[in-house]
Amino acid sequence: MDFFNYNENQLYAEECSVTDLAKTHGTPLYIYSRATIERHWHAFDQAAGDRPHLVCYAVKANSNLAVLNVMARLGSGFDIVSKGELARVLQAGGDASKVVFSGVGKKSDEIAYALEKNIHCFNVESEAELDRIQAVAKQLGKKAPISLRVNPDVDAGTHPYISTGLKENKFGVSIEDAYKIYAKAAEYSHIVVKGIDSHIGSQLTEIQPFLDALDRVLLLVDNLAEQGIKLSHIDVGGGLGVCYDDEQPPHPNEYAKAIASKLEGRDISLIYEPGRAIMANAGILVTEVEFLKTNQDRHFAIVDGAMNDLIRPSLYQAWQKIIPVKTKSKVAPKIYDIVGPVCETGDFLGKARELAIEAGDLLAIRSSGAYGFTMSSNYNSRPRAAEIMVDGENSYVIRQRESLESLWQGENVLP
Ligand SMILES: Cc1ncc(COP(=O)(O)O)c(C=O)c1O
Ligand SMILES: N[C@@H](CCCC[NH3+])C(=O)O
Repeated sequence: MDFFNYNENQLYAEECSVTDLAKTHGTPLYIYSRATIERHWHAFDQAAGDRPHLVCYAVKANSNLAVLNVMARLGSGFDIVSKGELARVLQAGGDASKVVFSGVGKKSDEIAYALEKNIHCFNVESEAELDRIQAVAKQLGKKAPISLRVNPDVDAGTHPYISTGLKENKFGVSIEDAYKIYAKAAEYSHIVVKGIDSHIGSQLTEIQPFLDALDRVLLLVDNLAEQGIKLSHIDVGGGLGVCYDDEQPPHPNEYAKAIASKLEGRDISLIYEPGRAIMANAGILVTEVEFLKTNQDRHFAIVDGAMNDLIRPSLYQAWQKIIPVKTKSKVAPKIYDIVGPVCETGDFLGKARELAIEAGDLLAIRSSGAYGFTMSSNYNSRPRAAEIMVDGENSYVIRQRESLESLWQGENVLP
């Protein structure tokens, strides 16, 4: 089910006309759907059944305060990777006691901040990090709840830049090393061993790698229990893929059920860290065609959105569907490269797309709710796009388009 649909030949986001939103707020423009975010979140939450669990939404996918607030109102937990993300969660009304803190490079001040806010758990990614958490916790007179992120060495079958669970990736510790690190953690005065965590990559479209990883993790859980280290939760990470093109990833419900069924008979709670599966298809990026241009035999649609707004196509050769906001029957379709104004050959949003368009038309880049705005930048001194949330027939500006002045805020010229 999509949150945007054509009515006659016009695209609507929930009950809001995309053309009207673009006219009012300008382009490029991110539009998200509250109902879709909620529906996707509930799919994870409900599939876990009666087992105690937390859906810890991965904030990096989309960290707009309104997005976080929608989830906070549902009772969501959050997976964060920086002090900044924790600050955002708290600012949006999120509950610190439902926050897990991932990431390979936590600084001491970030650990201290998270301890002061009493987060649920640190997902520890190395022995050196465990030592640092112990030291900071001791200094603050606090006990730090931890789980160890293990790297189960399974091939997630995804793009190499977003695969994280292989031996050669920087994330987590190997299962072999985990035993010794758990033993050390159990001895530490200011560490409380809570759980285990693994996250093998992003945009996975098959269930099997998740289940293979879980098998390896469960073996470790059982062996640790024999050594007297009993874990109270398993964090299965995020990574469930979405349909960008013709992929057929499992539905969150099916995925979560498959995970939950592996844990049957075990007295252990469950944490999910979905990002993309909740947000990607809850958002679109709307952009206007500035010019149509033909070089030799190649047609270009030069649009006002660019790699600084949505970097996924440039960075991962990611394919996202591009559709006209108003369909036109009287314009001859052509094959276009959809490119932005940024001075890079790699600045494209899509290549070789058949579209019936004219200058001034609006295009929607689908599946842009995750890793869209959060990965945007001011490259080429381009103010970042505005963000809108639609809720039925209502729409709200949840982030204003950046002003020109904001481009140099905090910069100083020499005296
Ligand atoms: C530790 C961790 N958890 C959760 C996520 C969210 O992943 P996804 O957006 O693929 O669900 C990521 C990103 O890949 C991650 O690194
Ligand atoms: N940013 C990536 C996903 C990385 C996930 C973060 N660990 C994407 O857009 O697909």
